[in-house]
Amino acid sequence: MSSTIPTSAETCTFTSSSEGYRTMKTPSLNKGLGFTADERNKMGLKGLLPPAELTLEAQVQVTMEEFRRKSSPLDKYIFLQSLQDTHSTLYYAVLSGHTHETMPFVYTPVVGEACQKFSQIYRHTPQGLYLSIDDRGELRSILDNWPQDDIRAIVFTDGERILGLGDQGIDGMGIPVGKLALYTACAGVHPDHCLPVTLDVGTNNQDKLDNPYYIGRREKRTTGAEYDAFVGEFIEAAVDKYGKAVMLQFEDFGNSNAFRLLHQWQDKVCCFNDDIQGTAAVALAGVLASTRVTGVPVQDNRFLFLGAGEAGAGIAELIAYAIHRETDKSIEECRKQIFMLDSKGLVCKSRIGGLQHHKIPFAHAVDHTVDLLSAIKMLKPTALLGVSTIPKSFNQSVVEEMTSLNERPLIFALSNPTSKAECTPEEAYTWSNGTAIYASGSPFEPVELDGKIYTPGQGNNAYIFPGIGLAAVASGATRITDLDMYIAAKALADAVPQERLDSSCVYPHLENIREVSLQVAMAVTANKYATGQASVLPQPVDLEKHIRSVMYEPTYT
Ligand SMILES: O=C([O-])CC(=O)C(=O)O
Ligand SMILES: [Mg+2]
Repeated sequence: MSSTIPTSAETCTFTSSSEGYRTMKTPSLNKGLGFTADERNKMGLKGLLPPAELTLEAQVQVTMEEFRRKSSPLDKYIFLQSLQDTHSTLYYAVLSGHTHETMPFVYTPVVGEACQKFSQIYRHTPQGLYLSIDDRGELRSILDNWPQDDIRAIVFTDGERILGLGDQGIDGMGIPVGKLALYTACAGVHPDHCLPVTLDVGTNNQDKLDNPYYIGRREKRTTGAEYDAFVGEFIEAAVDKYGKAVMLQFEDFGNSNAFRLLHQWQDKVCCFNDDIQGTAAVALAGVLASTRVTGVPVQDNRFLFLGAGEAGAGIAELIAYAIHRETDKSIEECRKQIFMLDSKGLVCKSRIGGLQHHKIPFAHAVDHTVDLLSAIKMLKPTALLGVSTIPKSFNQSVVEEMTSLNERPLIFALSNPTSKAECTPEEAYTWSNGTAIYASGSPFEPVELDGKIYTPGQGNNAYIFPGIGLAAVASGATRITDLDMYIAAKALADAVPQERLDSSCVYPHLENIREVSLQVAMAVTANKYATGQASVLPQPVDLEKHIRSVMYEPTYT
C-alpha cells in the first residue's frame, strides 16, 4: 500500500475537474456563498460549498458584523486583508459600502501600525511586487511575473518615510496596497489595473535589521547614483511594459529623494508625488472651501506652516499658485504671505545659506525666531498648518493666540497617523471657543461642545489621489501637472456641501467619496484633453458618461 502514497510533488497537481476549485481560489472570481445553484452545477462547485446561498448584500452585512466583533485595530486590518486575498469582490463591496467605518483599518491610522509589524503579519500571498536593488538588470522581466498585463496605476514606495513613522524598509508595502485599495473603493479604478510596488533598497531602521523575522533586504539603504539608477530602471521598465499612459504615484519616499525624483520624472512620464502634490491639493481644497465659512478668499490669508518637508513645501507652492491664479501677482509675490517653521525655527533670509532647496523660496526678510508662539505673534497668520509629525505642538497657547488674532482661525493638524497630529479636534475647538476651522490628516470623531456638534474634516489626500487615478485611466493621461492638482483642489472644494460647512467642516463626507472622486476626475480629465495630454482618443463627447463607464462596481455579474 505504501507505494501508492503520492509524492509531495504529486499532491500539488490539479485534476482536470478542479476548475471550480481554482475559481474559488482566485480572489477576483470567488463568490463564496454567492455562487448560484446553476453556477455550482455548471462550474464543478458542488461539494466545495455548503448549501446556503447568500447575496452580495447579505455577505457584506455578515462580514461587517464579523469586522465589528474584532476588538483590536490590527485584527480588523488583518481581517480585511484576508478578505482581499480570498474574495476581492466582497472586499471592495465592503469598502465601498462602508467607507467611513472601514477606511481607518485599510489606510491611516492602522496601516501605520500594520507597516510597523508587516513582517510579523506577512500574508503568504502576493499583494504586489517586491523589487530588490539586488535584482537590478532584471526588473523588466520580473514585471512579467505579475498575473495582470493591463496595469494603468502603480503606487510605489521605497519605505523610507512611511506616514510620520519614518523608515519601515520593505514593510512599507502596506502603504501602496492600502492606497490602491482606495483607488478602487473611492474612485472605482478597476483592481486588475492596479499594481502596488515596493522598492527594497535596504533600511536604516536598526530595529528592522535586528528583527529575525524581517522580510526585507538586511542591509543599510543604498543611496546616490546606484539608487537613482535602480528607481530609473523600474520607471522605464513600467513604461516599457504598460505604455506611456501608465500612472506612477510616488509614495512615502524620504525628503531628499522625493523632491529630486519628482523633478527628474514629472516631465518625462505620467507621475506625481502624493505626499508633495496630493497633500497639497487636499489642503488647498480645505482653504478654498473655508472661504464659504469665513468670507476670506485664499489671497487674503496669511499662512504659517509648522514643518517644511514634502507636505509643507507642496502645500505652500500650490497655495502660492492658487493665489497667483486668483490675482495678478507673480508667484514670487504670492509666496510672501506664506511662512514656514522647521526644526531650526522660522525659515527666513538670514538662514538662506543653510536651507534645503525647497525652502529657499519661502525664506523671507523677517526676524528669526525658534518658537512657534512668537512666530504667530510676529506674523499674525490666519491659517496654521501642521505638517511636522510633532504631536501636541499646537498647544493651548498656540491655539489661543490664533483665536485672539482671527474670528475663525484655520487650524489644520495634518500629520499622520493619528498619534502624530499637532492637536486633536477637541483641543482645537475647546481652546478656540468653537471658532476654529479644524482639519486633520487622520480621522477623528465629531466633538460636542456646549451642546453644539463640530465635525473635524479629514484633510487627507484620499480625497484627491483616487480621482486623479480615475482621470488618468479614463483619459490615458501622459502627464500629471500642478495645474491638474489646482483643478482637482477646486473641484473638491466645490463638492463640500453646505451642511458640512455649517458644522465647521471643510471636506465632504467620506460616504460620498465615489461621487466626489468622480467630480475630481471629471475636472482633471477635461484638463487632460484641453492640454493635449490624453491618449484615449477621440475625446468622448460625454465625459461624465465615459468616466462612469470605466468605473468598477463590485458586483457578481
Ligand atoms: O497616507 C496618508 O494618510 C497621507 C499620506 O500620504 C502620508 O501621510 O504620507
Ligand atoms: Mg504618503
